Amino acid sequence: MSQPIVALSHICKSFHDGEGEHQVIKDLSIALNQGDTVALTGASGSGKSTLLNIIAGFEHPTAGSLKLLGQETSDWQDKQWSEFRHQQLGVVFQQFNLLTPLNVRDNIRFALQLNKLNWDDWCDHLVDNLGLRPLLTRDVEALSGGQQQRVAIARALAHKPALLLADEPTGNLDHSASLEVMSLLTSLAKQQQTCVLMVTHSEVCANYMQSRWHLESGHINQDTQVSSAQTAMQDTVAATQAPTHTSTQTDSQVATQPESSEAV
Ligand SMILES: Nc1ncnc2c1ncn2[C@@H]1O[C@H](COP(=O)(O)OP(=O)(O)OP(=O)(O)O)[C@@H](O)[C@H]1O
Repeated sequence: MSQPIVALSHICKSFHDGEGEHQVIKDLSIALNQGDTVALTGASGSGKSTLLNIIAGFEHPTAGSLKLLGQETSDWQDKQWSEFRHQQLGVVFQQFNLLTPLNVRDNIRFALQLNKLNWDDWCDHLVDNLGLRPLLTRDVEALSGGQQQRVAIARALAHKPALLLADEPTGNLDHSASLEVMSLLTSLAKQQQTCVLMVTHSEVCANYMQSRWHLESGHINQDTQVSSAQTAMQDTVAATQAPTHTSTQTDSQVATQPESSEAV
């Protein structure tokens, strides 16, 4: 079996505030492997964003070991963190965080240029599946929230990262747009076996992931039950064919949405 994409071992994280030391993450040992999709849930303030920030290197643990793709990160300098983020990491934020005033195409190109990559068949596949073809020359600030989030997904996946971190990616979207974004995100990540760790407050969105990490009092409770939505998604993905580097496939393959009446 290949090495984990993320391996946390006895990770602790404390912050100092006016009242003293506040331990947010307590002795956390957990791993993410290629193709894993995990919903990270927990009450407000339980440390979900802190955990994502530790994995992305924006925060450093107070104790413990973080390995990314088998490499111990404790002695990484800015250069190694930058290389990891550019080459192996995609991030989707609640606020989209697109580059203005660039257009859709240039936002997607941005992630490629950081890695000296050219636009390839996978980028065409992303654009077509995400319904972005007619929007490529539009300024991103002129798009709707759902459209902007689809651009953010394309940008996050364009360089085929090993790991996608998503922090409440549907938090600014209405119910219908949320379901569409979740369906597309999980389908496209699956096609490249991208590992996904997604913070969400939504039960519906959490059910798109294979498993759940619930953060409470600094510890994680794991629920690895595969949801019915995810099973439906796997069936959908199995029926699609992602392009290889040599493929010229550009047809639209928008994944179907699982039925749900629950608010997102
Ligand atoms: N840089 C920081 N300095 C001090 N305290 C911090 C810092 N970052 C986070 N915290 C504290 O750590 C705790 C966890 O914060 P975090 O943002 O990770 O929670 P969260 O689960 O993502 O919350 P939410 O769901 O509301 O976004 C909070 O009590 C927060 O105030």
